[in-house]
Amino acid sequence: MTEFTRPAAHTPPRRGLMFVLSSPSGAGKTTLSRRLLKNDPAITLSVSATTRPPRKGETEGDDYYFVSPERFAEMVAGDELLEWATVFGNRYGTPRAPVEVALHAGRDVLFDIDWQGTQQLQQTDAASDLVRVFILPPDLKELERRLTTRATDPADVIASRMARARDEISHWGEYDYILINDDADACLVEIRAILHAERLRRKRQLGLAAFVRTMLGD
Ligand SMILES: Nc1ncnc2c1ncn2[C@@H]1O[C@H](COP(=O)(O)OP(=O)(O)OP(=O)(O)O)[C@@H](O)[C@H]1O
Ligand SMILES: Nc1nc2c(ncn2[C@@H]2O[C@H](COP(=O)(O)O)[C@@H](O)[C@H]2O)c(=O)[nH]1
Repeated sequence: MTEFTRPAAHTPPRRGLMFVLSSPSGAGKTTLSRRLLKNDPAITLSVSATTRPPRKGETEGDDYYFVSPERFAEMVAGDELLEWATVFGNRYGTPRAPVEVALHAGRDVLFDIDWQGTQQLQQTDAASDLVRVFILPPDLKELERRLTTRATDPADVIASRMARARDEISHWGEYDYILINDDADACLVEIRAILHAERLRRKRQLGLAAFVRTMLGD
């Protein structure tokens, strides 16, 4: 149970929201996402499809659906993706069906996607359910240190991700919330606070009118 959980009897049904975390590569969104998901059963990760090969330790269906370029093209042609983009030379996309199922069930969905995908979600009918969070590193030197100590990518891949960092960061103004991930614990507290407040928005609390009517005996 998180500090924000309340008894189900006092929780009217609500619309699920689409909670996006974006950042330059290495700022920490995967780390923060995993920690958020661990303690919050009301939010589900949108597992992306990608043509990038798996890193050591990554597993099919948990981290990504690893697909061939041909299969990815098929998913695009079949309208199976809610959004997609080419990032660092590979293709990434959000499978549409699991997101729609979760949102209809009133569950929140967490997206670890870049600014291109976030812009595309902003163009969908569900844009009013979008909450966009951008995570900044404390500085570029620390960003490079994190990519290096993560030790999942060769030096040329790290160099190309660092070369793109400025461009990625230039999109910070397109987001609703900006966090600096200096201390991961503190950043996670901030993410949980945003999620909690967004869940309480009147427009998302579908059963509120009925709840108040019952309370007032109307
Ligand atoms: N606040 C922090 N302080 C120090 N190290 C951190 C912090 N947050 C994350 N890290 C470390 O930085 C590295 C990169 O983090 P992570 O893989 O979560 O980044 P990312 O934004 O998801 O990157 P990518 O976009 O490439 O997937 C990891 O080794 C992680 O443990
Ligand atoms: N637009 C999308 N971007 C995505 C998706 N899944 C991941 N990403 C972003 O790609 C980069 C690189 O990820 P990595 O795992 O190779 O380090 C990162 O910024 C992710 O947020 C997606 O479905 N759509």
